[in-house]
Amino acid sequence: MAEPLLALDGVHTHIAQYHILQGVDLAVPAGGVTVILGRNGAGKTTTLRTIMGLWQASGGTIRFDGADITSLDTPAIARRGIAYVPENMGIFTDLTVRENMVLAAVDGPMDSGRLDWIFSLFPPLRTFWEMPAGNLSGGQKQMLSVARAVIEPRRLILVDEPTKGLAPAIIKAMTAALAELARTDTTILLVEQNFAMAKSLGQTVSVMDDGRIVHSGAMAELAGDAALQERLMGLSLETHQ
Ligand SMILES: Nc1ncnc2c1ncn2[C@@H]1O[C@H](COP(=O)(O)OP(=O)(O)OP(=O)(O)O)[C@@H](O)[C@H]1O
Repeated sequence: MAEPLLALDGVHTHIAQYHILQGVDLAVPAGGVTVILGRNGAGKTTTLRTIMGLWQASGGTIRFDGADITSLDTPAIARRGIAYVPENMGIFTDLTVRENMVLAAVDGPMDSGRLDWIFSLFPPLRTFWEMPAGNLSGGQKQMLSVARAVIEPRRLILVDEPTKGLAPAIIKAMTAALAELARTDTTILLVEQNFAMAKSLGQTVSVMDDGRIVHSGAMAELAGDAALQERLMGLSLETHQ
């Protein structure tokens, strides 16, 4: 079998005295969308932050594109082609949409062809190009956040709950844009609680609970197995209550 684009092997993360990730094993194949599901507090965001080097793994290894990146700092990890779209979106609300995009283009001036493609994914960004990002709706801010991550070609983007709090029509637009993105050379690792969206986008899924991956496999298998869903999601709900 081909080596995954990203592989976490027994990854532990401590935050202060708390042992949050307790041996995470995760494989993200190249291409398409891999989804991480799991209840609140399971460790999904911590996993993304650890991959990005925002938290340093206290054990285990993280390999990306055949190289060990466990000990690299965040700028070095970003330079290897990984971008992160945090749950709080990480945009500058006092700056215009254009200025937000200019700042995200670290390799030089924005490529106009790529920008046109981004506008086709997220039309409101063209409409509100010279408007402060703080004036955008929640969904539009989320679009800007994803657009910033892909203003330059990336091998992998880590996207944390892009549909949280959004209206159904905006969720549909975001889902379509991520699906389009996943058809390019960019692989997506998506944290998502919305199972309908996860199902429609993901080819591969991992379920987290209590700082570990408790299930990994094809999305089609999980989507078609109500008993497995009940066992995994039910288990999560039970421990959550
Ligand atoms: N800065 C921090 N200091 C202490 N504990 C933290 C910190 N950040 C996260 N945690 C704890 O780590 C655990 C995992 O949190 P994490 O945000 O990774 O979960 P999650 O699965 O992304 O959940 P959510 O969907 O709520 O974001 C939680 O118990 C959380 O309280």
